[in-house]
Amino acid sequence: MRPLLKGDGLALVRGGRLLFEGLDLELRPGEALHVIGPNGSGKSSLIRLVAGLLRPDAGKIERANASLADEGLALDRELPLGQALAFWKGPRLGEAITAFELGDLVHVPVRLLSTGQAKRARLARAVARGAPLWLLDEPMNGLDRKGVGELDRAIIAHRASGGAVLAASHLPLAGEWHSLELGG
Ligand SMILES: Nc1ncnc2c1ncn2[C@@H]1O[C@H](COP(=O)(O)OP(=O)(O)OP(=O)(O)O)[C@@H](O)[C@H]1O
Repeated sequence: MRPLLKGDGLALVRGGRLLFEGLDLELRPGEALHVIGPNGSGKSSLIRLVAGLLRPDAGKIERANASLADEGLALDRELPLGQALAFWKGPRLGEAITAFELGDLVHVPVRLLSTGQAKRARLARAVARGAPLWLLDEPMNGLDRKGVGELDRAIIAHRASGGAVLAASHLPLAGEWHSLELGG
């Protein structure tokens, strides 16, 4: 089976600091990798590198289509949530709205969403895309217990259907994860 993510000999320098080097990554369908490490160790940078938003200083990456959920909202703040999400034309939008219980909020302008509601909207935007590889940067930040449950279930279902997940998080994630520690 072809991996959904393969990185070989990756190195990244940021702000004049070598964050990592000689890093090999591989995720096959159903697999998930939890990136841990202290503040500033490069977890978000690694996610952005895999997303294609940063270029490695050494090594190479091959990956399947990916969707990124990070601190960027990427939703028009003036539009009602439903329309703002629909802008992305995600094939699994209805499913994502249900998974993150956003149905009652589709008429609410994005700028009025609470922190946790906006976080669920970011996750729904990423899930709606239907990409096989999810890149999640601190996906639990701002979520209440119910939101964490929704996220856990979404990840488990995604993996069960052959998807893969790369997540950076200070908090534990449900299910079996490979672990990568940066800055150790
Ligand atoms: N745009 C940038 N330009 C230069 N350096 C940056 C930039 N963004 C981040 N850095 C640096 O890269 C390093 C890694 O940052 P990164 O955000 O990847 O860490 P992190 O492990 O995700 O941290 P945290 O746990 O605080 O979220 C830090 O030293 C940071 O100052």
